Amino acid sequence: MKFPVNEDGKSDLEKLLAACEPASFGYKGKDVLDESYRKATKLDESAFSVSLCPYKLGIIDTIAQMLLPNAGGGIRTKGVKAELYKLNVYAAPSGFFKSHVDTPRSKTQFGSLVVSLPCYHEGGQLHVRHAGHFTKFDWGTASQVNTKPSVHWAAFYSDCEHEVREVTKGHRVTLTYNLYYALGSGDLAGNSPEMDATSLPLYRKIKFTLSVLTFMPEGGYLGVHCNHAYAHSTDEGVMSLPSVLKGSDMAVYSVFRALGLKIYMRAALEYDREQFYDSDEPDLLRELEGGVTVTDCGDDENEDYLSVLEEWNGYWTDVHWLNDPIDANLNTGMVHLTYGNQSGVGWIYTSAALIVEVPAASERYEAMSALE
Ligand SMILES: O=C(O)CCC(=O)C(=O)O
Ligand SMILES: [Fe+2]
Repeated sequence: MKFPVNEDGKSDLEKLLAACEPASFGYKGKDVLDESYRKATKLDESAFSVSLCPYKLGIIDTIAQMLLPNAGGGIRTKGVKAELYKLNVYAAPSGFFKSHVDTPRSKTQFGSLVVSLPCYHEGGQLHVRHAGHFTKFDWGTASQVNTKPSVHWAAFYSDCEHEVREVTKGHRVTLTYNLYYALGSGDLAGNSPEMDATSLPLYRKIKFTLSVLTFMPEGGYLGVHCNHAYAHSTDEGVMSLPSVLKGSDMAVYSVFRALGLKIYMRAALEYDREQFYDSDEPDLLRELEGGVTVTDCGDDENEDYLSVLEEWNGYWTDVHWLNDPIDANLNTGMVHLTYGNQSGVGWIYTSAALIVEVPAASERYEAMSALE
């Protein structure tokens, strides 16, 4: 059958209603039918199929961001899996479901999603309560007078009490989904069997190199400039790293992680080192943070270029770079003045880099031998 169903559309619903059975609810570990507690009918998920997909509609992405706000943050990003559970019909004159919490179907279930299909009804408001807060979702046709028939939804945590008020007209048809934590894409690094870093050729090479005692005997930092572009100097861009590392960058990140090494994402300031220092001078790094540094500090042949660079507030570190930065991936890191016979404005760019802490050879030898 097709939705939307309007006020005169009861005959469209007949087949669906005929296929439905009374809906039970869980009480003390048993499924109970009791019309004084719940008056509704149901189809089990195995008894129907539906073309609506909450993933395609962006509902699951929204839930991931709203209900699991760590998603998109650090490396422990969680994703959300929604599993279709039932189709329910709450019919007039008095379909309802008294206040309850949903029974978790597994340890990873954190909530429920209700999707209301566009079908003429009035009443049947969903009330959700938690810790003194109360939210009402009214998807009845009368409350949507100026809008086209549309799908409505609500998602809530498992510990929220909720109830469906009496349906006074028509049929309230809903799909319910159980919501589970799932590994999100940010968990790719080191957690996904599809991305087993130890099977990458780079893993063996780096592992071998690190087990050589004459390689960086005192330890130090290895640096890899990212191969892909990231908005590493905007707030949003910084929030999403390292979760959104792409292709080879994620591979490199995962390899060093699989080797048990500490990895930092840093912005490296690009400046013409040879002009002022010999090339063994340390690099200027900064934690990723949003924004471009703007300074009215300037440089000319008499002024120390250092004073301009230091406006960026980074720190100096010796880094052994494994590659060169890629021009196309640079972000503007600092805008400063230039003095001379004509004043002007100069830009200094930054590149997003993976900085890997390499322990001294004597410390890492055992760790490397213990790895596969
Ligand atoms: O239909 C609704 O809005 C909520 C249904 C419900 O609470 C349930 O099926 O457990
Ligand atoms: Fe429920």
